[in-house]
Amino acid sequence: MVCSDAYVCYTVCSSNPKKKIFHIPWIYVPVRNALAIWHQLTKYEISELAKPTVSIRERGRVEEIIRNMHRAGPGALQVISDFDMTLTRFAHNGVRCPTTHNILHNSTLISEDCKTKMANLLSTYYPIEIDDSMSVEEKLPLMVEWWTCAHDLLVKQKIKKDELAQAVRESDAMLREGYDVFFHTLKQHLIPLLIFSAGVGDILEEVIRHNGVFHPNVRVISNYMDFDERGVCQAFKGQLIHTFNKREGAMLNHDQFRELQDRPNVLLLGDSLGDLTMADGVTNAQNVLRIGYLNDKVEDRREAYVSSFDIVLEKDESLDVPNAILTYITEGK
Ligand SMILES: Nc1ccn([C@@H]2O[C@H](COP(=O)(O)O)[C@@H](O)[C@H]2O)c(=O)n1
Repeated sequence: MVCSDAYVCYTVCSSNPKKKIFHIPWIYVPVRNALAIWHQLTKYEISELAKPTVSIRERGRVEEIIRNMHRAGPGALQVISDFDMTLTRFAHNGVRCPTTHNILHNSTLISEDCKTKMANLLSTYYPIEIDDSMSVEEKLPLMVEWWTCAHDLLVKQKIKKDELAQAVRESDAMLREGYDVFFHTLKQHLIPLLIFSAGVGDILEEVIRHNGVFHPNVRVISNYMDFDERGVCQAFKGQLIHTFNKREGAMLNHDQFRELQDRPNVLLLGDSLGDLTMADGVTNAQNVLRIGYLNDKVEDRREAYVSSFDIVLEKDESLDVPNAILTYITEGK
């Protein structure tokens, strides 16, 4: 008997009905249809993935992950995202947008002398952070040096907790275009969002609060200031998180991940190769889709990003691609 299901034709073996004998593919119309729908998901169904700014190393693999996520539905999904330059914009109208650290540098909360020192640190260490010719091992001690010096300088400024909201309001910090849809979709479908940031947690929280998207499904792992009884910053709490020790941070914060263990599908968003390990705290992960924003030194770093992230977004200041994937996963089609 010749049968055909959605994509293949086969003959059921008369001696053993469980055995199927598949036919030479190109002969059959259903198979031609199968070839026609090859990469349909990433080219047509989620048309944002066909934009010229999107690079995908293995379309077949990405499609399989997204289809698995769609099949399992929003109840099996969690989102883990970096913050600076991932949920916030890298640039707007050709001008760089501030990171959470930069919001403090630029504010009236710190002295001119401190601003100069912080700016010197930035111009020394940021090129190292994004240098594709250096290994992570070479960068590690230098990143610790940068963050430690910056935090020491900030602590000396006696920053008050109740002045942070104003510093954020007066800053040029901007969440990426489409942030409202992103946060709303996650809230609506009760999908947990874990923001994993090497920035300043207190500032990060103010940014999302200021934009009205600090919903109950949002959790943050970051560097938090330690305030004394008068509300003055006297230190930074806990283990330092910098760009390249997020795996360690994920392991240390296993409590944050514990409540997420029953969600084996992870949509991960980052802008640094250091962000690739942010989901390592999810022990039973089944499908992890890693989306990387390639913001700076695009030509030099393209190859490394495309071979490390599943989807790479070049010079894209929006959340359109993650939003389109989320819509596809959460639609009960
Ligand atoms: N003094 C500093 C230290 C770090 N940065 C930048 O912040 C970014 C870290 O935050 P993520 O949310 O991306 O983890 C990092 O990429 C540094 O470039 C800074 O601006 N000032």
